[in-house]
Amino acid sequence: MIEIKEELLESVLEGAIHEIDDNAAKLISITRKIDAIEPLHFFVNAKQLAKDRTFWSSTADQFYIVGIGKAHTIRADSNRFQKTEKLWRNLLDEAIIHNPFQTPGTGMLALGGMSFDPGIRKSSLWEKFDHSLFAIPEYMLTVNESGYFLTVNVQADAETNANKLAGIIRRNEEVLIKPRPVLSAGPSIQWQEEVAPRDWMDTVKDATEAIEQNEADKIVLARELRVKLDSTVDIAAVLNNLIKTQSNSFVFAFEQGGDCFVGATPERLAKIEGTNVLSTCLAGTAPRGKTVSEDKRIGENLLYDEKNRSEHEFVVSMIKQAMDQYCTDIEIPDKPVIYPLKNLQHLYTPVTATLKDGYSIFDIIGELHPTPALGGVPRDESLEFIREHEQLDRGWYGAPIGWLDSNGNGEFAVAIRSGLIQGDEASLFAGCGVVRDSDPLAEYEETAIKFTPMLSVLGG
Ligand SMILES: C=C(O[C@@H]1C=C(C(=O)O)C=C[C@H]1O)C(=O)O
Ligand SMILES: [Mg+2]
Repeated sequence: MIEIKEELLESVLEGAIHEIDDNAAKLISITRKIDAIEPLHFFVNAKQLAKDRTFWSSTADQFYIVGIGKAHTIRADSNRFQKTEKLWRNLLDEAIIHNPFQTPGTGMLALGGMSFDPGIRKSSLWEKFDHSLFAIPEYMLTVNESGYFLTVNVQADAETNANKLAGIIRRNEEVLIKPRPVLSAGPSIQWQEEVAPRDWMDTVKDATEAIEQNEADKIVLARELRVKLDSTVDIAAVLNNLIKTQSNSFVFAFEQGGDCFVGATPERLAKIEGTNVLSTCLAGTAPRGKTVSEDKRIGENLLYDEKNRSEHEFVVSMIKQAMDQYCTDIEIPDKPVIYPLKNLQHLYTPVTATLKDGYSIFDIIGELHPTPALGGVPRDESLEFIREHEQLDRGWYGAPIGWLDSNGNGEFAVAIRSGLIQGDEASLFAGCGVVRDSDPLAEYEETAIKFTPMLSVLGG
């Protein structure tokens, strides 16, 4: 990795191109500070460049990344965590990176995600989403507490004309950073249909029986809701509504050849900043109350409810164990607290730790996914049950999505409260942890509330 310090786009590009001493094209990454711009305006403007867009935000931290186009993609099927990491490291070794700022999330980044289960054949629904797909965007906006950063990533070789390339970049950047105060209101729903709800409840019953027979301790089962909208969904409007309504969440969108996977998940899988590691145990669910006192009562009951506590405890003990290999100073409180969201509340236990030398975020997420919040306990048996009985292709639902930078910082969330949008249609997904005393109807109702964050921003 070669770092260069000149200021002007032209001269930085020229310097970078000058570094290229063989015939191969290289990825040049240049980051500059820019004036404040609404991340969603940047996202909307990118439509004019007709490229796939990626949106990531941590609403609790006021942190945003918007990626436009793909300067490079990293794909992997089998062995995807190791393979992706290796390809990313090779790319970093070759790239010429100019980033004077070094704050997490700036400079050359990979943004992307994975499917829940690479062991199953993709259905046509998810055909555009690889089992693992990360992109280094052509243009990227980062917003964090130290400001607004614009990164351009571009392929060049020794023959590239720096001034000409700088001209093209500047023209595109002008399009992207124009303020655009009008965002559309969003779609409305023409019809919606739950996919086989009775069969799904039967499967929950089957899962409880499998648990009764000691075939597993916990199995997470998901279902699908099909939605038809009155028009092609404006992803920016959906994101705008998610940001406004879903605090304490990661609001995300991954466009892929016209389809878009979008959602607002409260579940962090892992965050790494320097050697600080954060993870989250999130499992156990109740609705919000209509009044403050009802809400408090429901929360108290959730905290002491045996069934929900057991769902939660499976996640805590697995994460504790999984982190041990890669981290020291693992700290996990011995009791969960309530994590309130707009439509429901969860049991929540935060995890902090220190990353051991020589390990990366890929090691952590590779070990954690799927946690018993989305898979089950034991992992292999529960995944086998899901493969055999669940009537849907989860695709990227329930899987790691996020970003990482060239300094080893990054953050991944578990893609729940989400849906795949295809023109004027959408598939929404929701699941729940089935344990020994799960009641199929109660689990059905729990998943119904989990659809509401996405349903409401689609106009439902
Ligand atoms: C599987 C989902 O959520 C997970 C299941 C939960 C539960 O069963 O209590 C709670 C939070 C998540 O870990 C989902 O939202 O689709
Ligand atoms: Mg549950």
